[in-house]
Amino acid sequence: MDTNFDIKKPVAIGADHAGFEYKQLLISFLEGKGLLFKDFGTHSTDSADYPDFAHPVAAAVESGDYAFGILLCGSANGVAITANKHRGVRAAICWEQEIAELARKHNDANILCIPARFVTEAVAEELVAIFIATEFEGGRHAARVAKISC
Ligand SMILES: O=C(CO)[C@H](O)[C@H](O)[C@H](O)COP(=O)(O)O
Repeated sequence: MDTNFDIKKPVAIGADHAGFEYKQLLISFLEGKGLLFKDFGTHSTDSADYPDFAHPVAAAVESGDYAFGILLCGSANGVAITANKHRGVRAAICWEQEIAELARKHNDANILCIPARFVTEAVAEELVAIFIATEFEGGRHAARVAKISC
C-alpha cells in the first residue's frame, strides 16, 4: 500500500446514521475541491451499524486503490476500532486541527475518523482539508509506524 496519499486516486468515505449528514457535507466539500470519491454509505439517517460502513471503507484503503478514507460516527470510536482491524490501515480519531495534522505527520494515518456529534461542520471540513494537505514526516516516525503491524 502507498504510504503517501495520491489524491489522483479517489477518497473512500462512509458513516453510520450519526455521521450521515456530515458525510453529505464532506462529499460536497470533496466535490468542491475536484476530488474523486466513493460513497460507501449509509444513505439516510435511519439507524445503522457502523461496521457495515467502516469495514468496506477500510478494505478499500487496504487495497491501495484509494488515496485515503474518511469515516464518521457519533464518537468516531466505533468506526476507528473497526477500521483498525484491517492490515495497513491506520485510522485516527481527530477532533481538532492539530490532532489531524499530527495524525498525518507522525502516524501516517490513512483514515480520518470524525466524531460527528462532537465537532462543528466547519471543524469537520477543516479536518479533511488538513488531512489531505499534510504529508507524513518520515524520519524517526517511520520506524515507529513500521512497528505498528504485528
Ligand atoms: O459506535 C459508535 C460509538 O463508538 C458511534 O458513535 C455510533 O454512532 C453511536 O453508538 C450510535 O448511537 P445511537 O444511539 O444508536 O444513535
